[in-house]
Amino acid sequence: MSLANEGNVLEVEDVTLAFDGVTAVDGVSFHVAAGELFAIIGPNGAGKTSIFNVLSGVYRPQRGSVRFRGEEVLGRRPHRIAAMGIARTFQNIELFAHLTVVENLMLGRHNHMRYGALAAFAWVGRARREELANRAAVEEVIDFLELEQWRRLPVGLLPYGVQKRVELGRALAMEPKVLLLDEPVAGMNVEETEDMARFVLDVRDELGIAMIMVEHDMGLVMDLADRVMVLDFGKPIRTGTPAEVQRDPDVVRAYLGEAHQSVGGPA
Ligand SMILES: Nc1ncnc2c1ncn2[C@@H]1O[C@H](COP(=O)(O)OP(=O)(O)OP(=O)(O)O)[C@@H](O)[C@H]1O
Repeated sequence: MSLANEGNVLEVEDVTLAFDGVTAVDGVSFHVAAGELFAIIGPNGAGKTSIFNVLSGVYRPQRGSVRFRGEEVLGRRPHRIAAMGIARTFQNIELFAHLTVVENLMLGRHNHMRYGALAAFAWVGRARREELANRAAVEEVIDFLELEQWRRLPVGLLPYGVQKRVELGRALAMEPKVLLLDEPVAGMNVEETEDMARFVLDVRDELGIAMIMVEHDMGLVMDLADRVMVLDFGKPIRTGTPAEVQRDPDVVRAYLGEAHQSVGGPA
């Protein structure tokens, strides 16, 4: 039985994660509604990546619960959580550099492949249909993210901004219900950032996929996010709309004041 609010795709309650002596995540609770773009911000070391690692099953917190569409996620292995519908991208690109765009995206379909080589031999028809369906899904992603011109090239040869887009594509190929975006525009130039912002909005508005985005680019966060949670030393100090968060004195003191000087960067 689930007490989950029907409108929420993810419900995080009182999650606490400590590494010998360091409490990286300290009693964190939040929810993400279906189709919502939820951002997590905070200074370096505030616990943002640790939360992603909890949500995707890499770390097991000492306390708390994470429910995805009413089902407990904690205790499941990362590949099971991905198969449930929680996909992620990484701060540092984690693609296979020597494989092409299409091949990398096909790897994102791994969760949808039920027939291995042996099964394919025995049930040629079904396995072939499945392969075709996977290819069609990958083609849709290529179309959606405007990756046509690079499709046959090894990912390692592509411009940085395009590689980040391929990573987003690999996550989308999994057909997730929730997407965790870890610093999607880190290291990008202005044009690449604008492209990525447009694609992130398209993912929300056209595909209706809920997202949690960790990002240091405050302009981007405040422009795109529906709601923002501000973390400081592992604790949420404020969760609200971008406008609410920006005028909260505690947030300005803990993060935004400093962020405007050191993270804002050149316009
Ligand atoms: N595997 C680990 N072992 C020990 N301590 C860790 C581990 N991972 C994170 N920490 C500690 O937990 C705290 C939170 O780190 P985390 O990487 O989650 O912060 P963050 O907000 O993502 O930072 P950044 O913005 O720099 O990516 C830090 O004090 C960090 O040193």
